[in-house]
Amino acid sequence: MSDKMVELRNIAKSFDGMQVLGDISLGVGNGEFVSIVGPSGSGKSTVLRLLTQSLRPDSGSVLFNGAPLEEAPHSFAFMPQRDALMPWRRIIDNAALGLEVKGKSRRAARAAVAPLFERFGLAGFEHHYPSELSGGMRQRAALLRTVVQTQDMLLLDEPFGALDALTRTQIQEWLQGMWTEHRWTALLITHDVREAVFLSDRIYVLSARPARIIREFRVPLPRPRSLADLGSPAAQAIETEILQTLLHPLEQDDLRPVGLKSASCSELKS
Ligand SMILES: Nc1ncnc2c1ncn2[C@@H]1O[C@H](COP(=O)(O)OP(=O)(O)OP(=O)(O)O)[C@@H](O)[C@H]1O
Repeated sequence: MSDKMVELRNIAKSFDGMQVLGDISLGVGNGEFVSIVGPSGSGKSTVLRLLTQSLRPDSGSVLFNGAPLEEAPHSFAFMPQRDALMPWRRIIDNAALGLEVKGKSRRAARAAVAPLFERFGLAGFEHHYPSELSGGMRQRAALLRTVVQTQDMLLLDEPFGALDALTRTQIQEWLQGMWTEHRWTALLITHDVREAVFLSDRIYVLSARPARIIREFRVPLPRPRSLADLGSPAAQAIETEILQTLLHPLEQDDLRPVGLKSASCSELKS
């Protein structure tokens, strides 16, 4: 029996004869924040789409609490790269959308999301339209819509990629605080190694196509974290090591899940 909430075992996936995922095995434990970093086009979003079952693997298995995903009751809340708010719906109705889709009346859905606006930094903007909000506020609204849906796990596909650097840093700090409060099980896809280090318990590094896991890192920073922690020797060491892994994947001769060679980063127990 797996101790992971979700697990991908020896997944391969091709599109039109092009192998995208070579042999992917990874897992996310209950209450764990895990990130996947990798080169553009390596198949990171494909991994998420295997979890949402919009794609099926060619081989290998996707498990939820140890059972085949298609047979196991589960619910994922998915947040895409773009905020995907509906421009004609007020923010409160955008935030409530997931609950409405699940069958709640608009009134009940509004009542469920309204108390959260303050914590998401959106108080006073309930009745505004998306075009009246900044990019960071729209992303927070999209995140609010994602997390209010009762779900086992958050799937975040580069949610902050389109934000400017300052807004992005603010929302990362905010999300880190929210995650520390709620301990959602989360899988984040990102290109941003610092973001992955700041937010994650563990990080998988994917190779270029056909993708495999080149390295797996455990982030040794205590929680709650602040941005200042990113300047610590442990954070700097792991960030450098992940970048080295991405830039020089062929030098990674040890393909087992490993900790870092440097003393500042903890060994992974497989
Ligand atoms: N439905 C599909 N049909 C054909 N090719 C696809 C399909 N979905 C993805 N691909 C291809 O698979 C490869 C991996 O795509 P994917 O979006 O998973 O990569 P990614 O690592 O998330 O990329 P990025 O970092 O640029 O967002 C790409 O070359 C893409 O064109």
